[in-house]
Amino acid sequence: MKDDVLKTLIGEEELKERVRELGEQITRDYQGKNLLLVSVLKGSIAFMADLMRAIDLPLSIDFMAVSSYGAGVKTSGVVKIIKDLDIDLKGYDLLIVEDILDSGMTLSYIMEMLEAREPSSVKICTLLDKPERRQVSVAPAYVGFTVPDEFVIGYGLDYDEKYRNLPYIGVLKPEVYTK
Ligand SMILES: O=P(O)(O)OC[C@H]1O[C@H](OP(=O)(O)OP(=O)(O)O)[C@H](O)[C@@H]1O
Ligand code: HPA
Ligand SMILES: [Mg+2]
Repeated sequence: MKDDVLKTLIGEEELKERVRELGEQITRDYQGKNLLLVSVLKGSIAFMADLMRAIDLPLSIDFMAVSSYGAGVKTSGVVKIIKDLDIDLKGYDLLIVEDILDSGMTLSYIMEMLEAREPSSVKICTLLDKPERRQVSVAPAYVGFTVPDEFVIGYGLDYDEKYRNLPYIGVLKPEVYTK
């Protein structure tokens, strides 16, 4: 697994520190609100698990699963809903928790779908932002790190369903997906 990593982009300690800061910021911003964290599976699993414990507020959580990359390093352009939310969103202040904002296809699709259900508010918290690859405009309220135009893996992020369990964010060797 480690042989396929070109370099470490964000180490474990740096991830931990930034998640702690985001948690503090969200704790300040959502005082008195009815916070619902919406985790977008599978990529957000590690970030969600750490972020929710860094927020010192009463909150609810729910999960949806979407997929558009499959076994590739470019979006298929088709966002497939694999699992929808269980909770009725009326009265909740939604914070969508994502691992990465890349082309923007996934988050723009999800935002539109969730706003139509009339929650009190909807905002985005993404661990990583890769602005160079944006195809649709999406404005996240919280961003952990801005990353360059390279395919990243680890801390939940996969290539062809692998590498999600790396404890850091790394760049995948291009030879892994070009061979
Ligand atoms: O901005 P975009 O170009 O849409 O890319 C971002 C999305 O792509 C990845 O999901 P993926 O389809 O790989 O599913 P996964 O989370 O199960 O890996 C990632 O987790 C985001 O949800
Ligand atoms: O760089 C990436 N890595 C893993 N999954 C992704 N989904 C969009 N961009 C990426
Ligand atoms: Mg993926």
